[in-house]
Amino acid sequence: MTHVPLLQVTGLNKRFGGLQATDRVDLQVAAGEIHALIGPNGAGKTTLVAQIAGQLASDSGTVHFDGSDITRMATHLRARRGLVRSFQVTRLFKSMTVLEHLALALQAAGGRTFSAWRPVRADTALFGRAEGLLARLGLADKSGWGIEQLSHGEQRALEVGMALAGSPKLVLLDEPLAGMGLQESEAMSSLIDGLRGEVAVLLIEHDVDAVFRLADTVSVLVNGHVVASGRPEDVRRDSAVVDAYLGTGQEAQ
Ligand SMILES: Nc1ncnc2c1ncn2[C@@H]1O[C@H](COP(=O)(O)OP(=O)(O)OP(=O)(O)O)[C@@H](O)[C@H]1O
Repeated sequence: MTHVPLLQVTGLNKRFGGLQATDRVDLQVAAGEIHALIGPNGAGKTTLVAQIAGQLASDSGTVHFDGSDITRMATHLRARRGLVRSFQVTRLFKSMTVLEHLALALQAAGGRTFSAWRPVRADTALFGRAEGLLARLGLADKSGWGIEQLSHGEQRALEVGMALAGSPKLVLLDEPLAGMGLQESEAMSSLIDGLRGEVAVLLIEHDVDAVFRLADTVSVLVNGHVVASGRPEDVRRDSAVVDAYLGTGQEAQ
């Protein structure tokens, strides 16, 4: 991991009317690390991720990514630089197969437009890469399925795969384990684990046990402010975190 962080958030703020949703947030994500953002409901996690992704304009503060100030940069330009947020595949094309979704994401990442999609069906190199990605997601046997036939966990894996299509440097994942059974949750954890060292991951997650197993760094947001950030074992023992979020700390055991 490099000394200069891949993502550096400094003094970031967002106010909704009378509510300070994010409050002077400082956050650093190193290249290749798995960084978890945890905190109570309403702490400002989703707001912060939307600010980092560029979907929500910040009131003040800065976001630097890979050496550039991207604070005011449009979402699609951030994505082109390698900062992507995973989005829900259920909102995409119901008539397309799992493999076609990945091929489309790879094509889009390559800069070609949707209008060029039809000839792309015959692009064997593109589909070859899509198959490679599919195998990585553990979905090789679901290649020809429609996305509605996939389980919840498989859909979330496909979403991660689509986010990975452009070979990003940082992927933002919003509760990747939410609503999953044990098996699905383990499969997703292992998919994320496999990204370590290759792609940095900033994830919001409520499953504290999974977070403490998976993350290299844990940051804790309370009332819009980062109250602790560090190695899981240190954050688990941090008295401010225990008081504000983990309670007795038993939940994190
Ligand atoms: N568009 C908005 N307009 C007004 N208030 C908002 C808006 N978005 C979020 N908020 C408020 O900002 C605060 C932070 O919300 P946010 O969704 O970022 O928290 P969170 O940590 O992601 O919560 P959860 O874990 O419940 O998803 C909450 O009080 C929420 O009601």
